[in-house]
Amino acid sequence: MMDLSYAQMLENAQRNEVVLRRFQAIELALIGASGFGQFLAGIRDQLPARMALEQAWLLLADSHGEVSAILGYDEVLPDGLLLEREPARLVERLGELPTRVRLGSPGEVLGELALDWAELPGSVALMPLWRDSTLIGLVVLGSRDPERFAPDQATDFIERFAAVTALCLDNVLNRERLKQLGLTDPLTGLYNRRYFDQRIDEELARARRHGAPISCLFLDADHFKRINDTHGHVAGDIVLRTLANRMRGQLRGCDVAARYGGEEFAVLLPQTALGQARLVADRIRTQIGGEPVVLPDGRRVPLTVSIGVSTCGNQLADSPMQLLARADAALYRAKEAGRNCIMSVESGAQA
Ligand SMILES: Nc1nc2c(ncn2[C@@H]2O[C@H](COP(=O)(O)OP(=O)(O)OP(=O)(O)O)[C@@H](O)[C@H]2O)c(=O)[nH]1
Repeated sequence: MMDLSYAQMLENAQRNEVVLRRFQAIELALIGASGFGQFLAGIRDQLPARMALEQAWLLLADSHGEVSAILGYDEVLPDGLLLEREPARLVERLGELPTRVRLGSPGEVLGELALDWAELPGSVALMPLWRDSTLIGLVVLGSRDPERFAPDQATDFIERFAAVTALCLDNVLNRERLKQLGLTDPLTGLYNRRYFDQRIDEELARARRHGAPISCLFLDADHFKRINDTHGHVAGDIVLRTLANRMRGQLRGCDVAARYGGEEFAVLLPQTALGQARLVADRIRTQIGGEPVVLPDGRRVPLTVSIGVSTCGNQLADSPMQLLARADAALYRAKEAGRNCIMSVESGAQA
Protein backbone atom coordinates (compact mmCIF):
# COMPACT_ATOMS: atom_id res chain seq x y z
CA MET A 1 0.00 0.00 0.00
CA MET A 2 2.75 2.39 1.07
CA ASP A 3 4.73 1.47 -2.02
CA LEU A 4 1.82 2.08 -4.31
CA SER A 5 1.06 5.54 -2.97
CA TYR A 6 4.76 6.37 -3.06
CA ALA A 7 4.91 5.22 -6.69
CA GLN A 8 1.87 7.33 -7.46
CA MET A 9 3.39 10.35 -5.76
CA LEU A 10 6.56 9.86 -7.72
CA GLU A 11 4.66 9.56 -10.97
CA ASN A 12 2.66 12.71 -10.19
CA ALA A 13 5.82 14.60 -9.33
CA GLN A 14 7.45 13.49 -12.56
CA ARG A 15 4.41 14.48 -14.59
CA ASN A 16 4.31 17.88 -12.88
CA GLU A 17 7.98 18.35 -13.60
CA VAL A 18 7.41 17.74 -17.32
CA VAL A 19 4.46 20.16 -17.45
CA LEU A 20 6.42 22.78 -15.53
CA ARG A 21 9.36 22.47 -17.93
CA ARG A 22 7.06 22.96 -20.91
CA PHE A 23 5.56 26.08 -19.38
CA GLN A 24 9.03 27.38 -18.55
CA ALA A 25 10.19 26.88 -22.14
CA ILE A 26 7.28 28.98 -23.40
CA GLU A 27 7.86 31.56 -20.68
CA LEU A 28 11.44 31.94 -21.87
CA ALA A 29 10.21 32.52 -25.41
CA LEU A 30 7.74 35.15 -24.18
CA ILE A 31 10.32 36.86 -21.99
CA GLY A 32 12.77 36.96 -24.90
CA ALA A 33 10.21 38.31 -27.39
CA SER A 34 11.65 41.48 -28.85
CA GLY A 35 8.34 42.64 -30.29
CA PHE A 36 4.65 41.93 -30.23
CA GLY A 37 4.84 39.70 -33.31
CA GLN A 38 7.16 37.28 -31.50
CA PHE A 39 5.04 37.40 -28.37
CA LEU A 40 1.90 36.53 -30.33
CA ALA A 41 3.72 33.70 -32.10
CA GLY A 42 4.72 32.34 -28.66
CA ILE A 43 1.08 32.20 -27.57
CA ARG A 44 -0.53 31.21 -30.85
CA ASP A 45 2.05 28.73 -32.19
CA GLN A 46 4.48 27.58 -29.52
CA LEU A 47 2.03 27.17 -26.68
CA PRO A 48 -0.31 24.76 -28.53
CA ALA A 49 2.66 22.92 -30.08
CA ARG A 50 4.41 22.32 -26.77
CA MET A 51 1.29 21.59 -24.74
CA ALA A 52 -0.32 19.34 -27.40
CA LEU A 53 -3.34 21.62 -27.83
CA GLU A 54 -5.21 22.46 -30.99
CA GLN A 55 -5.70 26.22 -30.67
CA ALA A 56 -4.77 29.28 -28.67
CA TRP A 57 -6.18 32.79 -28.81
CA LEU A 58 -5.01 36.09 -27.41
CA LEU A 59 -7.66 38.70 -26.67
CA LEU A 60 -6.48 42.15 -25.73
CA ALA A 61 -8.39 44.88 -24.00
CA ASP A 62 -8.01 47.82 -26.36
CA SER A 63 -9.67 50.79 -24.68
CA HIS A 64 -9.69 53.84 -26.92
CA GLY A 65 -7.96 51.84 -29.64
CA GLU A 66 -4.60 52.44 -27.97
CA VAL A 67 -3.28 48.93 -28.57
CA SER A 68 -4.28 48.93 -32.26
CA ALA A 69 -2.51 52.28 -32.62
CA ILE A 70 0.67 51.04 -30.91
CA LEU A 71 0.72 47.85 -32.94
CA GLY A 72 -0.22 49.60 -36.16
CA TYR A 73 -3.27 47.40 -36.86
CA ASP A 74 -6.16 48.97 -38.72
CA GLU A 75 -8.71 46.47 -39.92
CA VAL A 76 -6.83 43.25 -40.44
CA LEU A 77 -5.53 41.43 -37.39
CA PRO A 78 -3.03 38.58 -37.43
CA ASP A 79 -4.38 35.08 -36.81
CA GLY A 80 -4.93 34.23 -33.19
CA LEU A 81 -5.43 37.83 -32.05
CA LEU A 82 -8.62 39.64 -31.09
CA LEU A 83 -8.92 43.19 -29.81
CA GLU A 84 -11.84 44.32 -27.68
CA ARG A 85 -12.43 48.05 -27.80
CA GLU A 86 -14.87 47.88 -24.91
CA PRO A 87 -13.31 45.59 -22.28
CA ALA A 88 -16.48 45.78 -20.16
CA ARG A 89 -18.20 43.78 -22.88
CA LEU A 90 -15.70 40.96 -22.46
CA VAL A 91 -16.78 40.62 -18.86
CA GLU A 92 -20.45 40.83 -19.84
CA ARG A 93 -20.06 37.96 -22.27
CA LEU A 94 -18.04 35.87 -19.84
CA GLY A 95 -20.75 36.37 -17.22
CA GLU A 96 -18.34 37.61 -14.53
CA LEU A 97 -14.98 39.24 -14.05
CA PRO A 98 -12.40 36.49 -14.61
CA THR A 99 -10.13 36.82 -11.60
CA ARG A 100 -8.75 33.29 -11.86
CA VAL A 101 -8.06 30.64 -14.48
CA ARG A 102 -11.19 28.76 -15.56
CA LEU A 103 -11.28 25.27 -17.03
CA GLY A 104 -14.13 23.31 -18.59
CA SER A 105 -16.35 23.07 -21.66
CA PRO A 106 -16.44 26.10 -24.01
CA GLY A 107 -19.98 26.94 -22.84
CA GLU A 108 -19.09 26.75 -19.13
CA VAL A 109 -15.90 28.73 -19.42
CA LEU A 110 -16.49 31.25 -22.19
CA GLY A 111 -20.18 32.02 -21.73
CA GLU A 112 -21.15 34.07 -24.74
CA LEU A 113 -17.65 34.98 -25.76
CA ALA A 114 -17.43 33.95 -29.40
CA LEU A 115 -14.13 32.89 -30.93
CA ASP A 116 -13.67 31.99 -34.53
CA TRP A 117 -12.65 28.39 -33.79
CA ALA A 118 -11.35 26.33 -36.69
CA GLU A 119 -12.96 23.42 -34.84
CA LEU A 120 -15.03 23.76 -31.66
CA PRO A 121 -12.86 22.42 -28.83
CA GLY A 122 -13.99 19.73 -26.40
CA SER A 123 -12.58 21.70 -23.46
CA VAL A 124 -10.93 25.06 -22.91
CA ALA A 125 -8.80 26.97 -20.43
CA LEU A 126 -9.27 30.68 -19.95
CA MET A 127 -6.31 32.60 -18.52
CA PRO A 128 -7.05 36.17 -17.45
CA LEU A 129 -4.06 38.50 -17.81
CA TRP A 130 -3.95 41.05 -14.98
CA ARG A 131 -1.54 43.93 -14.46
CA ASP A 132 -1.89 46.37 -11.58
CA SER A 133 -5.55 45.49 -10.97
CA THR A 134 -6.43 45.89 -14.64
CA LEU A 135 -7.54 43.09 -16.91
CA ILE A 136 -5.29 43.65 -19.94
CA GLY A 137 -6.28 40.55 -21.86
CA LEU A 138 -7.18 36.89 -21.95
CA VAL A 139 -5.54 33.79 -23.34
CA VAL A 140 -7.91 31.00 -24.36
CA LEU A 141 -6.53 27.52 -24.95
CA GLY A 142 -8.59 24.90 -26.73
CA SER A 143 -8.25 21.12 -26.72
CA ARG A 144 -10.13 18.58 -28.79
CA ASP A 145 -10.17 16.34 -25.70
CA PRO A 146 -13.23 17.10 -23.50
CA GLU A 147 -11.32 15.78 -20.44
CA ARG A 148 -8.24 17.89 -20.96
CA PHE A 149 -9.45 20.93 -19.01
CA ALA A 150 -11.92 20.07 -16.26
CA PRO A 151 -13.24 22.47 -13.59
CA ASP A 152 -11.89 20.35 -10.70
CA GLN A 153 -8.29 20.23 -11.94
CA ALA A 154 -5.49 22.06 -10.14
CA THR A 155 -4.61 25.33 -11.84
CA ASP A 156 -1.40 26.35 -10.01
CA PHE A 157 0.87 26.04 -13.06
CA ILE A 158 -1.54 27.84 -15.37
CA GLU A 159 -2.08 30.63 -12.82
CA ARG A 160 1.64 31.16 -12.58
CA PHE A 161 1.98 31.03 -16.35
CA ALA A 162 -0.84 33.59 -16.68
CA ALA A 163 0.99 35.95 -14.31
CA VAL A 164 4.26 35.66 -16.28
CA THR A 165 2.38 36.06 -19.57
CA ALA A 166 0.67 39.23 -18.31
CA LEU A 167 4.01 40.68 -17.25
CA CYS A 168 5.60 39.85 -20.61
CA LEU A 169 2.63 41.26 -22.50
CA ASP A 170 2.82 44.47 -20.53
CA ASN A 171 6.56 44.72 -21.27
CA VAL A 172 6.17 43.99 -24.93
CA LEU A 173 3.39 46.58 -25.30
CA ASN A 174 5.52 49.14 -23.46
CA ARG A 175 8.38 48.34 -25.78
CA GLU A 176 6.15 48.79 -28.81
CA ARG A 177 4.93 52.07 -27.33
CA LEU A 178 8.52 53.25 -27.03
CA LYS A 179 9.35 52.11 -30.53
CA GLN A 180 6.51 54.20 -31.72
CA LEU A 181 7.74 57.18 -29.79
CA GLY A 182 11.17 56.76 -31.34
CA LEU A 183 12.98 55.98 -28.12
CA THR A 184 14.45 52.62 -29.00
CA ASP A 185 17.16 51.60 -31.40
CA PRO A 186 15.66 49.46 -34.17
CA LEU A 187 18.78 47.31 -34.66
CA THR A 188 19.26 46.15 -31.07
CA GLY A 189 15.91 46.92 -29.43
CA LEU A 190 17.80 48.80 -26.70
CA TYR A 191 16.88 52.37 -25.81
CA ASN A 192 18.44 55.06 -27.96
CA ARG A 193 20.62 57.96 -26.91
CA ARG A 194 17.74 60.41 -26.78
CA TYR A 195 15.94 58.27 -24.21
CA PHE A 196 19.12 57.60 -22.24
CA ASP A 197 19.95 61.30 -21.97
CA GLN A 198 16.47 61.93 -20.64
CA ARG A 199 16.60 59.05 -18.14
CA ILE A 200 20.04 59.92 -16.77
CA ASP A 201 18.68 63.29 -15.61
CA GLU A 202 15.74 61.63 -13.88
CA GLU A 203 17.79 58.81 -12.35
CA LEU A 204 20.45 61.15 -11.02
CA ALA A 205 17.79 63.37 -9.45
CA ARG A 206 16.20 60.28 -7.90
CA ALA A 207 19.57 59.04 -6.59
CA ARG A 208 20.17 62.46 -5.03
CA ARG A 209 16.76 62.43 -3.34
CA HIS A 210 17.37 58.98 -1.87
CA GLY A 211 21.07 59.46 -1.18
CA ALA A 212 21.71 56.26 -3.17
CA PRO A 213 24.74 55.62 -5.38
CA ILE A 214 24.33 55.32 -9.11
CA SER A 215 26.79 53.98 -11.69
CA CYS A 216 27.23 54.31 -15.39
CA LEU A 217 28.90 51.91 -17.84
CA PHE A 218 30.26 52.92 -21.21
CA LEU A 219 30.92 49.94 -23.39
CA ASP A 220 32.53 49.73 -26.82
CA ALA A 221 33.06 46.75 -29.14
CA ASP A 222 36.78 46.17 -29.72
CA HIS A 223 38.18 46.46 -33.24
CA PHE A 224 34.70 46.57 -34.62
CA LYS A 225 35.90 48.16 -37.84
CA ARG A 226 37.94 45.00 -38.46
CA ILE A 227 34.82 42.86 -37.95
CA ASN A 228 32.94 44.95 -40.51
CA ASP A 229 35.85 44.92 -42.94
CA THR A 230 36.37 41.16 -42.66
CA HIS A 231 32.78 39.92 -42.57
CA GLY A 232 30.73 42.76 -44.03
CA HIS A 233 28.30 45.26 -42.63
CA VAL A 234 25.37 42.82 -42.36
CA ALA A 235 27.49 40.50 -40.24
CA GLY A 236 28.53 43.55 -38.21
CA ASP A 237 24.88 44.25 -37.51
CA ILE A 238 24.33 40.66 -36.33
CA VAL A 239 27.32 41.00 -34.03
CA LEU A 240 25.91 44.23 -32.55
CA ARG A 241 22.56 42.58 -31.96
CA THR A 242 24.21 39.63 -30.24
CA LEU A 243 26.31 41.96 -28.13
CA ALA A 244 23.16 43.81 -27.02
CA ASN A 245 21.37 40.57 -26.15
CA ARG A 246 24.29 39.19 -24.18
CA MET A 247 24.55 42.47 -22.29
CA ARG A 248 20.81 42.62 -21.63
CA GLY A 249 20.95 39.15 -20.09
CA GLN A 250 23.20 40.46 -17.32
CA LEU A 251 21.08 43.45 -16.32
CA ARG A 252 18.18 44.01 -13.92
CA GLY A 253 14.80 45.32 -14.97
CA CYS A 254 15.55 48.73 -13.44
CA ASP A 255 18.84 49.20 -15.32
CA VAL A 256 18.73 51.40 -18.40
CA ALA A 257 20.72 50.10 -21.36
CA ALA A 258 21.05 52.14 -24.54
CA ARG A 259 22.86 52.08 -27.84
CA TYR A 260 24.67 55.36 -27.49
CA GLY A 261 26.38 55.49 -30.85
CA GLY A 262 27.44 53.07 -33.62
CA GLU A 263 29.21 50.36 -31.61
CA GLU A 264 29.06 52.17 -28.30
CA PHE A 265 26.60 51.36 -25.52
CA ALA A 266 25.74 53.04 -22.23
CA VAL A 267 24.13 51.51 -19.16
CA LEU A 268 22.79 53.23 -16.06
CA LEU A 269 22.81 51.15 -12.88
CA PRO A 270 20.61 52.80 -10.25
CA GLN A 271 21.36 52.03 -6.59
CA THR A 272 24.72 50.56 -7.50
CA ALA A 273 28.04 51.50 -5.94
CA LEU A 274 31.37 51.21 -7.71
CA GLY A 275 32.34 47.72 -6.52
CA GLN A 276 29.02 46.24 -7.59
CA ALA A 277 29.10 48.12 -10.89
CA ARG A 278 32.52 46.67 -11.64
CA LEU A 279 31.15 43.19 -10.97
CA VAL A 280 28.26 43.81 -13.36
CA ALA A 281 30.68 45.19 -15.96
CA ASP A 282 32.85 42.13 -15.61
CA ARG A 283 29.88 39.81 -16.00
CA ILE A 284 28.92 41.64 -19.18
CA ARG A 285 32.49 41.57 -20.50
CA THR A 286 32.81 37.85 -19.77
CA GLN A 287 29.42 37.03 -21.27
CA ILE A 288 30.06 38.96 -24.47
CA GLY A 289 33.60 37.65 -24.93
CA GLY A 290 32.80 34.11 -23.76
CA GLU A 291 31.95 32.67 -27.14
CA PRO A 292 32.37 33.85 -30.72
CA VAL A 293 29.28 35.12 -32.46
CA VAL A 294 28.10 32.49 -34.93
CA LEU A 295 26.88 33.99 -38.22
CA PRO A 296 24.02 32.34 -40.17
CA ASP A 297 26.55 30.80 -42.58
CA GLY A 298 28.48 29.26 -39.69
CA ARG A 299 31.39 31.72 -39.60
CA ARG A 300 32.52 32.40 -36.05
CA VAL A 301 33.39 35.97 -35.12
CA PRO A 302 35.38 36.51 -31.92
CA LEU A 303 34.09 39.52 -30.03
CA THR A 304 35.34 41.44 -27.01
CA VAL A 305 34.37 44.70 -25.38
CA SER A 306 36.07 47.37 -23.31
CA ILE A 307 34.11 49.00 -20.52
CA GLY A 308 34.48 52.25 -18.59
CA VAL A 309 32.71 52.51 -15.24
CA SER A 310 31.89 55.67 -13.31
CA THR A 311 30.00 56.10 -10.08
CA CYS A 312 28.31 58.91 -8.27
CA GLY A 313 28.88 57.98 -4.66
CA ASN A 314 28.20 59.77 -1.40
CA GLN A 315 28.38 63.40 -2.38
CA LEU A 316 26.20 62.91 -5.50
CA ALA A 317 27.25 66.33 -6.69
CA ASP A 318 27.92 65.25 -10.26
CA SER A 319 25.92 66.39 -13.20
CA PRO A 320 24.79 63.77 -15.74
CA MET A 321 27.43 65.13 -18.09
CA GLN A 322 30.18 64.53 -15.53
CA LEU A 323 29.06 60.97 -14.84
CA LEU A 324 29.01 60.22 -18.56
CA ALA A 325 32.28 62.00 -19.24
CA ARG A 326 34.07 59.99 -16.55
CA ALA A 327 32.69 56.69 -17.88
CA ASP A 328 33.81 57.71 -21.36
CA ALA A 329 37.28 58.67 -20.12
CA ALA A 330 37.53 55.34 -18.25
CA LEU A 331 36.55 53.54 -21.45
CA TYR A 332 39.32 55.35 -23.29
CA ARG A 333 41.78 54.10 -20.66
CA ALA A 334 40.44 50.56 -21.07
CA LYS A 335 41.15 50.80 -24.82
CA GLU A 336 44.62 52.17 -24.09
CA ALA A 337 45.26 49.33 -21.67
CA GLY A 338 44.82 46.78 -24.45
CA ARG A 339 41.00 46.35 -24.69
CA ASN A 340 38.80 43.49 -23.37
CA CYS A 341 39.06 45.00 -19.89
CA ILE A 342 37.37 47.34 -17.44
CA MET A 343 38.52 50.67 -16.05
CA SER A 344 36.67 52.67 -13.45
CA VAL A 345 36.57 56.03 -11.74
CA GLU A 346 34.77 57.05 -8.59
CA SER A 347 33.05 60.36 -8.01
CA GLY A 348 35.50 63.24 -7.72
CA ALA A 349 38.45 61.21 -9.03
CA GLN A 350 40.15 62.00 -12.30
CA ALA A 351 39.65 59.40 -14.99
N1 LIG B 1 27.79 46.94 -39.05
C1 LIG B 1 27.70 48.12 -38.43
N2 LIG B 1 28.83 48.82 -38.21
C2 LIG B 1 28.74 50.00 -37.57
C3 LIG B 1 27.51 50.50 -37.14
N3 LIG B 1 27.74 51.67 -36.52
C4 LIG B 1 29.08 51.91 -36.57
N4 LIG B 1 29.70 50.91 -37.21
C5 LIG B 1 31.13 50.75 -37.50
O1 LIG B 1 31.86 50.60 -36.30
C6 LIG B 1 33.23 50.88 -36.60
C7 LIG B 1 33.85 51.60 -35.43
O2 LIG B 1 35.22 51.68 -35.68
P1 LIG B 1 36.25 52.50 -34.81
O3 LIG B 1 35.55 53.65 -34.12
O4 LIG B 1 37.42 52.81 -35.65
O5 LIG B 1 36.67 51.56 -33.64
P2 LIG B 1 37.02 50.02 -33.58
O6 LIG B 1 37.40 49.43 -34.89
O7 LIG B 1 35.88 49.34 -32.86
O8 LIG B 1 38.29 49.99 -32.67
P3 LIG B 1 38.41 50.26 -31.11
O9 LIG B 1 37.12 50.89 -30.65
O10 LIG B 1 39.56 51.17 -30.96
O11 LIG B 1 38.62 48.93 -30.48
C8 LIG B 1 33.23 51.72 -37.88
O12 LIG B 1 33.78 50.93 -38.90
C9 LIG B 1 31.75 51.96 -38.15
O13 LIG B 1 31.46 51.99 -39.53
C10 LIG B 1 26.32 49.73 -37.42
O14 LIG B 1 25.19 50.07 -37.08
N5 LIG B 1 26.48 48.55 -38.06
